Amino acid sequence: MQEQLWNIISAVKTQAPLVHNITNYVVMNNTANALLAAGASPVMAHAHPEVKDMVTIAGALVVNIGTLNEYWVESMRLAAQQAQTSQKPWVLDPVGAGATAYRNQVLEELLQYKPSVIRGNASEIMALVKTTSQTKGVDSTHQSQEALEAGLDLSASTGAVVCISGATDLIIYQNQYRSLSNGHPLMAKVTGMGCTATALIGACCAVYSKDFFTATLAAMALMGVAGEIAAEKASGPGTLQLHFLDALHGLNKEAFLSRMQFSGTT
Ligand SMILES: Nc1ncnc2c1ncn2[C@@H]1O[C@H](COP(=O)(O)OP(=O)(O)O)[C@@H](O)[C@H]1O
Ligand SMILES: Cc1ncsc1CCOP(=O)(O)O
Ligand SMILES: [Mg+2]
Repeated sequence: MQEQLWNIISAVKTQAPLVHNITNYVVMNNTANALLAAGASPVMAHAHPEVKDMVTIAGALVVNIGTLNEYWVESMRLAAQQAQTSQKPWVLDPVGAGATAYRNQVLEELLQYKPSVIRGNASEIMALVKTTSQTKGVDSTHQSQEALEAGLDLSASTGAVVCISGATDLIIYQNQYRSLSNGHPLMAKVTGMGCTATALIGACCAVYSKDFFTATLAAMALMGVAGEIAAEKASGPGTLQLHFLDALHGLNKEAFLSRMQFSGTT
């Protein structure tokens, strides 16, 4: 299994898939740099006249609702619809789900286009399932284990792979799940780390579209191992961000296989 995950990470480097992102203003630059460092080719595009064409030529679509407005929501609808029609992998990041009624309403609509993968933190995944649940904003107030039941429900109701990130990452598909315990607490002190995880899931799904569960595991293992290596060199969030890009870029098979820690399936 670990070898298979490394093969997916390597395929991102050799194939350099085009990953189309409709993401938020906060993280566009981090996300594009992380995709490049991992070997993928990012493009950010949200203009209505071009989104469908961009989805058509991309290997995967990533939709992130971090900084919404009506124009962007329509971009997301057009892109998600095109991804569904053309059976292109697409990944949804429900940033801030449960914080406002508007976010919940937009998410309900986007879920109709059947994302391949949904990646959020524990509070967001819980809010997606129980829409009356109020969240604080974009950061989680729950541990990923607390959202496991919601994640299982969400995967069953949407047919998507669900990833709940946090100190432990849970990757769920229907009634099976695996946990990854790599990473470092400093990662939560850099904005856009979750968004980066979602974008890397897009890159892995683009090169491994036959199995989104395994592709998501690969992306989250890459995040965790790179985050851990970066944290060993960093003196705080600022340098973590720099070292994280370098770790994504320089990661080799030996370091990946020796550090990766995953467990569990039911
Ligand atoms: N306490 C932690 N220990 C280890 N890794 C963490 C921790 N918190 C977050 N991460 C990692 O940081 C990345 C972003 O996750 P998270 O902070 O849950 O997303 P978000 O930014 O969307 O809230 C994931 O790869 C996750 O594994
Ligand atoms: C702070 C903030 N506000 C709207 S989007 C955003 C970025 C959230 O990024 P992440 O969920 O990856 O930390
Ligand atoms: Mg997030």
